[in-house]
Amino acid sequence: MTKAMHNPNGVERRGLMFVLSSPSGAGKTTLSRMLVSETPELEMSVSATTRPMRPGEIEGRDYYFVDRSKFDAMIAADEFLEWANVFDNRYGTPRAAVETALAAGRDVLFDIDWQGTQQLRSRAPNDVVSVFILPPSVQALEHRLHTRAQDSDEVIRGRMRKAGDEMSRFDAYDYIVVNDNIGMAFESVRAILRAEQLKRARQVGLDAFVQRMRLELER
Ligand SMILES: Nc1ncnc2c1ncn2[C@@H]1O[C@H](COP(=O)(O)OP(=O)(O)OP(=O)(O)O)[C@@H](O)[C@H]1O
Ligand SMILES: Nc1nc2c(ncn2[C@@H]2O[C@H](COP(=O)(O)O)[C@@H](O)[C@H]2O)c(=O)[nH]1
Repeated sequence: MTKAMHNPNGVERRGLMFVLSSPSGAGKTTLSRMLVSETPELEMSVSATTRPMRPGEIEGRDYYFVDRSKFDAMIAADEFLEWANVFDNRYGTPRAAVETALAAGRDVLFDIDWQGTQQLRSRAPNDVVSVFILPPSVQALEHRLHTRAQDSDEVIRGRMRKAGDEMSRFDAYDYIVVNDNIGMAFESVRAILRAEQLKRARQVGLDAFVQRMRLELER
C-alpha cells in the first residue's frame, strides 16, 4: 500500500500508518497536534463524522461533518478505509487522502478507535503501528473531559460509562503510553514513531545505500 520515501539520512523507506487510540479524553487529539506540528513528514488523516461540531472545531481540519445519509452514501461508494459506530455516531477514514499521502511517500497519523484500528491492521498488517494512550487515573480522565468543556454533562457521563470497555482494548496495541505529564507522553509517542521509521524492514533502500558505499570502497 505504501511507496518508498527518502529519510533525512538518504535511505529510502516505506511510509507507515501511525494510529493513536484511547478512551475519550485521555489526550489523543492533544498528542496528535503536537506530533504533526513537530514532524514534517507526518500527515494527519481527517475523519468524517456524523457527530455535531464542537465549539472551536473547524470543518476539514478537525473532521468533515456530514449527515447520516451522506455518511451512508460514502460507505456505499466504498470511500472509507475503515469506519465504525462510536458513542452513537458514525466515524470513518476517507480513503483517498490517505492513499494520496502514502503514495507521495508520507507517513499518516490516525486518531481512531479500536474498531477502526482492527480494520486498518487487517488491510495493511505490516504498515500499521498502533499506540494506546491510557489516562493516569479515572479521576483525571473525568476531570479532563469536564475541563475541555466541549461536551454536555450527559455526553460526558456516556463517555465515562464506555471508558472501561475502551480501556480493555489496550492489549491489541503495539505500544502503551500513560498520559500523565503531557511533555513526557509526547516524548514517548515521538520516540515510538522515530524508532518505527528506522525499522530495518521499512528502510527498503538499505541494500542500495550500502552497495553504493561498498563500490566506493573498492575503487
Ligand atoms: N497530560 C495531560 N494533562 C492534563 N490535561 C491534559 C493532558 N493531556 C490532555 N489534556 C487535556 O485533556 C482534555 C482532553 O484531551 P483530548 O481532547 O486531547 O482527548 P482525546 O483523547 O482526543 O478525546 P476524544 O476521544 O474525546 O476526542 C483536553 O482539554 C486536553 O487539553
Ligand atoms: N473508527 C474510527 N474512529 C474514529 C474516527 N475518528 C475519530 N474516531 C474516534 O471516535 C471517538 C470519539 O471522537 P470525538 O472526536 O467525538 O471525541 C474517539 O475515540 C476517536 O478516536 C474514525 O475515522 N474512525
